[in-house]
Amino acid sequence: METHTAKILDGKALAQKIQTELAATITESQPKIGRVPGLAVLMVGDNPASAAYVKNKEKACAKVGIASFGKHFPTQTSQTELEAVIAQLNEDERVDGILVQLPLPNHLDAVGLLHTIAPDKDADGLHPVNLGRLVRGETGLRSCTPAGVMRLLQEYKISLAGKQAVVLGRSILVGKPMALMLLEADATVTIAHSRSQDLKTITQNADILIAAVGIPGLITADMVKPGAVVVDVGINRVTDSSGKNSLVGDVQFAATADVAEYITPVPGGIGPMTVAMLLQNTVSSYLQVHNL
Ligand SMILES: Nc1nc(=O)c2c([nH]1)NC[C@@H]1CN(c3ccc(C(=O)N[C@@H](CCC(=O)O)C(=O)O)cc3)C=[N+]21
Repeated sequence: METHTAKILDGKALAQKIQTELAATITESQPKIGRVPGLAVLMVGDNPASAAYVKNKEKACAKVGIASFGKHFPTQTSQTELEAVIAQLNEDERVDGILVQLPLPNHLDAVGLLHTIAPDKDADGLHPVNLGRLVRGETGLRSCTPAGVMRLLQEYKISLAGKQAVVLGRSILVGKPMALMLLEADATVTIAHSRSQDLKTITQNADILIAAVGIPGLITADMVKPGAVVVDVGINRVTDSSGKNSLVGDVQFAATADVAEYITPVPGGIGPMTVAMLLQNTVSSYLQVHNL
């Protein structure tokens, strides 16, 4: 019997290719600009997952030739202290990108801090000015995860114009900007979320299905239209019955791969693309400053 298996959208490979290209761009621009690009990552507290992400980002920076100005603050650091640090980084000519690693400890106002980042150094693309630019279809720094999804779809020449795209999740970090980017690419966009009724009917209509909810295995094969493109943004750390830790997405990968045409793996899908887009945003701010 013939069995169908989806093609893999290989985010890890594309992220590596993008990083190689960014390294070449930096090598070429550095003599003209007189310095390398710089990214400041602010981390508060000692969430182990955040620490691991921050370390990954710093490693990626080193690989492409971006200087990282990592700053680690104790849990009890105040809002005022952090605002002062950001104000300083906004003025620092060696710094092209600033990122506040989320989540922050509860006593801090993450949105308030975000507002203090200079929009043109907002490597995460989450400042209201950059979100507003996205709404208006203007150029600006784009949120890294949805930008990574768009770049991956583009790499595999997946056409979006006129297609039914369904985004599961409505966060500021992923769902909302994702929907806007798909709309910009002329898809017919539906946003579904935790209050949506009859999710299965909605997802079964999707030519392009983007899962960004953070619920391991929420999307089962029967929810997916045969031939659909399935993008799994979920990164969930789970422990199985034998006590082993693993990373899984929002999509039941193996069964869904039997019905979809394309699917992203977890790990190795959108995670690495997110990091690649963060570096790309930093480099684009770096070039912008010098009109290159
Ligand atoms: N201000 C801010 N911006 C962020 O972009 C941000 C954040 N805060 N806080 C946490 C989340 C999470 N996140 C990930 C990025 C890459 C991988 C990644 O590369 N994952 C690998 C696996 C890594 C592993 O094995 O642990 C993969 O999917 O293949 C995962 C998660 C960015 N985040």
